[in-house]
Amino acid sequence: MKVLPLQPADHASPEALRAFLSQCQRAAQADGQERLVSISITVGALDPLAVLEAIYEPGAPHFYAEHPSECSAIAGAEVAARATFAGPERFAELQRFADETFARTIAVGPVDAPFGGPHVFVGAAFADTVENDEPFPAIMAFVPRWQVARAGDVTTAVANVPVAPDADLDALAERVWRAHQKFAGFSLTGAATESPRQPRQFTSTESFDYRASVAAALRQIDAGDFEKIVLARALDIEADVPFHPLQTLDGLRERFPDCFAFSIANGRGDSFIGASPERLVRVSQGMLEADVLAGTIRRGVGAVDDAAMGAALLASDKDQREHAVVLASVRRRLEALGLALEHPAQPGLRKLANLQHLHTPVRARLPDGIRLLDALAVLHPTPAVGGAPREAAVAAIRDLEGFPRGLYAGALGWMNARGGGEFMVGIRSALVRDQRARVYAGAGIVAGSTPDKEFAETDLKFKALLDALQPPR
Ligand SMILES: C=C(O[C@H]1C=CC=C(C(=O)O)[C@@H]1O)C(=O)O
Repeated sequence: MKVLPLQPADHASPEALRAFLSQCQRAAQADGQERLVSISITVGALDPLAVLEAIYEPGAPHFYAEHPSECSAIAGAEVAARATFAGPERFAELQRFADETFARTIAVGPVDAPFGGPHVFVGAAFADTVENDEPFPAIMAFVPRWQVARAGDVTTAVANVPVAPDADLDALAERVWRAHQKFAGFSLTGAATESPRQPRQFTSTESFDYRASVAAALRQIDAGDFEKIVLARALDIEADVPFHPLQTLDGLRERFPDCFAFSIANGRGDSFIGASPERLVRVSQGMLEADVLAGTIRRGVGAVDDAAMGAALLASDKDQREHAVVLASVRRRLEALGLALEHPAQPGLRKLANLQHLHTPVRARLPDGIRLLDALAVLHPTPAVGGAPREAAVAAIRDLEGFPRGLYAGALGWMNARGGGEFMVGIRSALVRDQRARVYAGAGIVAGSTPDKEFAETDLKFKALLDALQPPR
């Protein structure tokens, strides 16, 4: 990425912008290669979700991720560059796309500020291939035309503009200038839509017998086919009025401040939304962090019951085994890349609004030559959503679940040009289109699991999304 020492905020005039774009176009003309011009500015405090909702266009792809308790949120929409990938090499191809895109980027402004410079947003499905009629490809990757993000007290807006060798510069300069004006003095006054109609009627159907699948999986575990498998349910909801995915997200981030609230939209009417407690991988300044999360119990009613529930989870042999399988896999796969992992010897409790999980945070310095996507490619899918051994378990998931997972239990996140980025696991999630939603929830099955208990656990996991889709009046 070429960074020009120009401060767009200090030279903000239509003439200066046109002169700058003209300089970028000359670079594009010199080698016949389109440039991506990325203009970052620091702006006054904005809520990226409010911005996304205010200028939401159902026909444009978007990406949103927020971790309220870490005070970080990033929104981006419309497409400046995009690609899709499938197959076993999909993460390597994604890396090439990101490298190639950043290499032809000319950036100005505070690119080293939090969320400064161009970002590639990614939605990777659970499986490396998907059926043709599925709403999201195996990997959808795009650089947005605009991005607004907040990290602590710093809000950064980024406009990304493709400049082709033969682009009409006047039209381009005018459009970018308008966008710049909009974000530099962004106002939500008058942007609020009238209060949304909330669904009243809600019918749900489930088309396969989860308990029977768990029982079948337990027989396969008994036969030694695999040690652990994660089986999910899909609940199909139909409401009387269309859902508003971003307003649902607002409810999720309020209720689950320790989770990642996320939304990814394909621009054809489908949104995949959720509140995930699980960070698959984050890389910042050469340090990698990941969450090992597996083993679940409900929250208690009152402090005593809650503590008793937590203690029961910590003492549960079945849950400890479920967790240990995930930690062992994460360790083995990252150590094979040369990472020396640090993590607590015993899992702790991660308490969410509705559930508590066994949790082991893992961190390591990335060795030279190993990048975020190298780690992601070996980690995904972890046995928190797939199983162990991976190949046998994942193959059995396809036979035992009666629906395609799509982005459920996939990897959703973003990457910047500095090698940093963050991906979460697409659980506690729903695929939403108009009046329909498909809500997903899974549970890890090991020897000692019972169909009834796993069914009850997935019911608890469903509830978060169901409540957010149909808030109480
Ligand atoms: C697969 C899901 O959760 C995983 C993450 C944490 C705890 C899990 C469990 O205890 O089964 C699951 O492995 C899901 O919520 O759909």
